[in-house]
Amino acid sequence: MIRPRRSVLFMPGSNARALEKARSLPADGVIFDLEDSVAPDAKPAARAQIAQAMAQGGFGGRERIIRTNAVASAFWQDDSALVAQARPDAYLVPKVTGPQDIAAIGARLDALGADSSIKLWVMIETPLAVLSIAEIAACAGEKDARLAAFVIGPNDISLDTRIRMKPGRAEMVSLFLNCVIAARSYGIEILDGPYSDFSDAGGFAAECAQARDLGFDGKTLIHPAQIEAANRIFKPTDDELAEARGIIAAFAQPEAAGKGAIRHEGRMVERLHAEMARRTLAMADAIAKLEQDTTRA
Ligand SMILES: CC(C)(COP(=O)(O)OP(=O)(O)OC[C@H]1O[C@@H](n2cnc3c(N)ncnc32)[C@H](O)[C@@H]1OP(=O)(O)O)[C@@H](O)C(=O)NCCC(=O)NCCSC(=O)C[C@H](O)C(=O)O
Ligand SMILES: [Mg+2]
Repeated sequence: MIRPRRSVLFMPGSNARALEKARSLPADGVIFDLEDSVAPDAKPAARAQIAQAMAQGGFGGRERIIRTNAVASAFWQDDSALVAQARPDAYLVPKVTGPQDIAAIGARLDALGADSSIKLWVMIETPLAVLSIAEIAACAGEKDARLAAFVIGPNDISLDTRIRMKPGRAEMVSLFLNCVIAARSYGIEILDGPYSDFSDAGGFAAECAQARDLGFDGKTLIHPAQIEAANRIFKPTDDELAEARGIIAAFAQPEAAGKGAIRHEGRMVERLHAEMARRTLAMADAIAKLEQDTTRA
């Protein structure tokens, strides 16, 4: 089933106002953060606040994700216990380094008796995760039925590798593409990392457009001002929808029967283009359904 993930908003678990406001923001998903946006002393209160917000509900069709601290951190035992108790749609783990972390997370969730419907998302933001991206992705399926998404962490990548974060991100594109290809090889979703300068609407829109071209399913966000642009840029345009309908209609014509490739509006289209067109239409339908959610502002 297609699930729109155009805009997935981080909220500090310690910020009650942000958690409240998220119930009325048109983001496709919301991440309750316990990691970098929450000071060490504030973690227990943030856990309690997230538990309360999850229990109260009111997030409508938005996907609810909890980001804990890293497996190696002193906070992970308590954080992961909260995940099992709060039962979010997905559990996002930062700073994984390889398949052994995926196994440790699975074992911990099993030991906690966590609901099997909780999906596992992992941040790809350490040099070791980038190096072992294919092995991490290969955990999806038989080894780990929960593993469902990668989220890029460009700030930590920059910190650990000293690759500089610059407009256009030329220095990181090859790294991103490796991750996209690994994700697609194993049926995993992949979201781009956040854009910190939330006052720069033009720079943010350019990064969303680049992310869509690179194959990302959506973008993680840090401020409500970024939601509208991400939703618009990751949504199929009217022209893309018209083209998709045209390709599907062309293959439905009697003269296309038994053919793998046909002439359509002066160019060649193949059945793989019809498959892409069907996905485009299915995504547009899924977005329309999500946007009809009455609890969305
Ligand atoms: C960056 C911020 C600290 C800015 O906060 P603030 O100055 O309060 O912003 P505004 O006054 O412009 O806010 C306007 C209203 O919007 C609400 N708000 C702000 N941010 C959020 C949010 N993230 N979710 C929900 N609501 C939000 C304010 O409450 C205002 O509402 P109102 O009262 O009605 O006026 C702040 O935006 C922020 O904390 N953002 C999230 C930071 C975060 O989560 N960071 C961690 C994720 S990024 C990361 O970890 C990097 C990654 O791992 C990597 O390695 O790259
Ligand atoms: Mg990070």
